[in-house]
Amino acid sequence: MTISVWRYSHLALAVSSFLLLTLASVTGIILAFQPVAEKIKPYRADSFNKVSLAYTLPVLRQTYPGITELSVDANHFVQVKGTDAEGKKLLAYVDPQTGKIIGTPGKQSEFFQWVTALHRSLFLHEAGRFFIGLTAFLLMLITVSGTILIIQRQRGLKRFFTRIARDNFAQYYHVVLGRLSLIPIFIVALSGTYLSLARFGLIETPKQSPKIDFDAIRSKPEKKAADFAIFKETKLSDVESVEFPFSEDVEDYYTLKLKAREVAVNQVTGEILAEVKYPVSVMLTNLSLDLHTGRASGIWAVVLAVASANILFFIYSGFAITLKRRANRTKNKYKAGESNIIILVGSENGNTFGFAQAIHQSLLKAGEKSHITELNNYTVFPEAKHLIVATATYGLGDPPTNATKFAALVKKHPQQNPVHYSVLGFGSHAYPDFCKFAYEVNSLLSHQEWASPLTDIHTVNDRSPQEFSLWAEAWSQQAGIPLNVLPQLQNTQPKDLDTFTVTATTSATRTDGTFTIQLQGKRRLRVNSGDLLAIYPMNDHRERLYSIGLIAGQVNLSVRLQPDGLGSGFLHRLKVGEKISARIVENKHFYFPQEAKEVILISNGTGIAPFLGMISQNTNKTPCRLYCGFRQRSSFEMYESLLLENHASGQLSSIHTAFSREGEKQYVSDLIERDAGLISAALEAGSVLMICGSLAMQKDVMELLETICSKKAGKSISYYQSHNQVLSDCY
Ligand SMILES: Cc1cc2nc3c(=O)[nH]c(=O)nc-3n(C[C@H](O)[C@H](O)[C@H](O)COP(=O)(O)O)c2cc1C
Repeated sequence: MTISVWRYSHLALAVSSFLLLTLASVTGIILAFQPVAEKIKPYRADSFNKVSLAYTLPVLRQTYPGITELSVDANHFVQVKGTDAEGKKLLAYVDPQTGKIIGTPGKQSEFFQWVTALHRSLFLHEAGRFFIGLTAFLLMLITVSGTILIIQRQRGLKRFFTRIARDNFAQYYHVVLGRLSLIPIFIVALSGTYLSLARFGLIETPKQSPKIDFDAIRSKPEKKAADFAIFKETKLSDVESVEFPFSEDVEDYYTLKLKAREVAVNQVTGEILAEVKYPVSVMLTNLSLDLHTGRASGIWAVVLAVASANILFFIYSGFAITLKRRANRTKNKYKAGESNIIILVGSENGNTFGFAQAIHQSLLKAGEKSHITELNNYTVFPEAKHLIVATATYGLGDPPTNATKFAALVKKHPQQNPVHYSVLGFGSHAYPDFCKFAYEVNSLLSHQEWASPLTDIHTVNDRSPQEFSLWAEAWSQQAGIPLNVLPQLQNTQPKDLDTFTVTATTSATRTDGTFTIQLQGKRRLRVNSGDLLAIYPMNDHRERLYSIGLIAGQVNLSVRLQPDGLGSGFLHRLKVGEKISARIVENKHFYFPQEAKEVILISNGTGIAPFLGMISQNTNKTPCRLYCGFRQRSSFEMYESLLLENHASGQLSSIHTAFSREGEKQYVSDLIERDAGLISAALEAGSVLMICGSLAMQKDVMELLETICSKKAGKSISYYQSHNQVLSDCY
């Protein structure tokens, strides 16, 4: 909720000021070149911080008896005014140590004058100045709200400068450059605001002249200017200007305008006749001018130019982000109340909407009454048969802004009819709480009486189209509704296929019709146990996926022959030596963990396939327990010798079997219940639990684990899921 308040404020401020901000930034970039151009002129005084007035003033007065004023500007150029020895007008830059003329001040560039006027007042005098001042103030607020958004995004001030996950170009650089130019932009905004307030008299900047008591002026003791204490202690770097006495009359005096005060000095005795200290507001005005214009430092002027250019980029990227967020919000053809399929979307930046739209459009094309809306619009859907939740995760595993009310709404509005649900989580492994919110949604729905899962929860890392299509395939198969979400992936002839040769196969002689098949890739392939083999039985877009167990470099599949099964029938007909075209689909989320205290493998039926490979590859001998369920003992026997071999070599710590149609008639969940204490303690200690097999088995096991974990460890199973301790690949 808070993220949205700041986000909307940030956006509202940006929208209300972007035109003037663009103008101020463009002119700001141009004006930043002015001090740089000035500073490269060769009039700069050396030893500026060392030379005192006691040295310079006598030299200048001797060289130019008609001198009336000396001034020092931000570029460290020393300028003299008055008349020269021949009585002609004197206006020149001089070397303060020798008095030698080193240049003549030129006229200010008309171009810079024009740009300055535009930058300050839009050529609209006071009204323009007001709008520019307001823009500076809004920029200050934008900077503050932006900082808070970055702190929230980075989950705290301490992590402010830690790595940023790259989302998309505009978003990534909006944050990266925002962090870098935050301080200069804030300074520009603050100093601009201050100067405007001072200009409009809302901050008083009175500059009074020293009041001199002429009756008290003394003409003794006479001293040389070089011996005046005030001249000795005043360096050129402190001076803004010095007005010379008009005549030699003792009542005429030096006026020193310094950085912090104005001093009147007796020209005969060197006494201080009077002085006025400037109020803090005047000093702040000077400081603001230095900071806002970059006149005091060429490097700072360049920083200001870069910061102004960044503002332009922020305007562009900010709008790009907003437009992306708003994209894909289409009107529905069918109302929520009349639709059979409801797609609920949780999205912060619009990407998830893009995927959800693909589902929606495909369903509409297939003649389904589909309705798409945000998770926060959840209500009773009287005609719904399917609920598809596609949601991203944000913050500390939090819901996106448009999904924050979902949990409360689900409790408030139970559906009146049974509804199948399927959750598709979008997230990124760059964040520690991968797809946590999607897991929470899945867990929440699994507890609703009216809800039954149609598919296992699927996650999509970094918007992987392949992972997305895996979900689409699973959903489509279960629902019996065609779903062509990615025509480029699914409708075209499969590309980049590899050739595999059948090296062994067992016939489906088991009563449950299970068989195994071994394939050897023609070339060395990047494949791991847990990856999927995609086959195309009809050589068209119809793809079937099987979990791979990699044993001795060979792809091993366990398949149950289904009546009229497209994929299983195709594989079953293959003979040793035959070749097929297929491709490996990476399934990284279901790899045997590199580091884990212990790994607990739970499977039923052919779900054992990837585990056979993982155990065979467990040469590090990570403690590993296998719980596997089959209908009959005979189904287990085809894996038994391999498992016993691995057990003997220490790659498998223990084997626990359950047979549902023989002996004690147990399910794998009965074994989990039996070892509840052990499993809960293992999860608490950081072990990883992997589940592969049927969705029904997964549902039972997950429900059981939920009860076990909340009873024994006081935690929901979604806690372990979001910490990658519960991995599942069910179908
Ligand atoms: C600030 C921020 C925080 C994120 N936090 C998480 C997170 O905790 N867990 C996760 O899996 N993904 C996280 N993500 C990744 C997004 O969920 C992912 O990029 C998603 O595809 C964005 O979808 P959307 O554009 O629809 O919002 C985060 C992304 C951002 C920008």
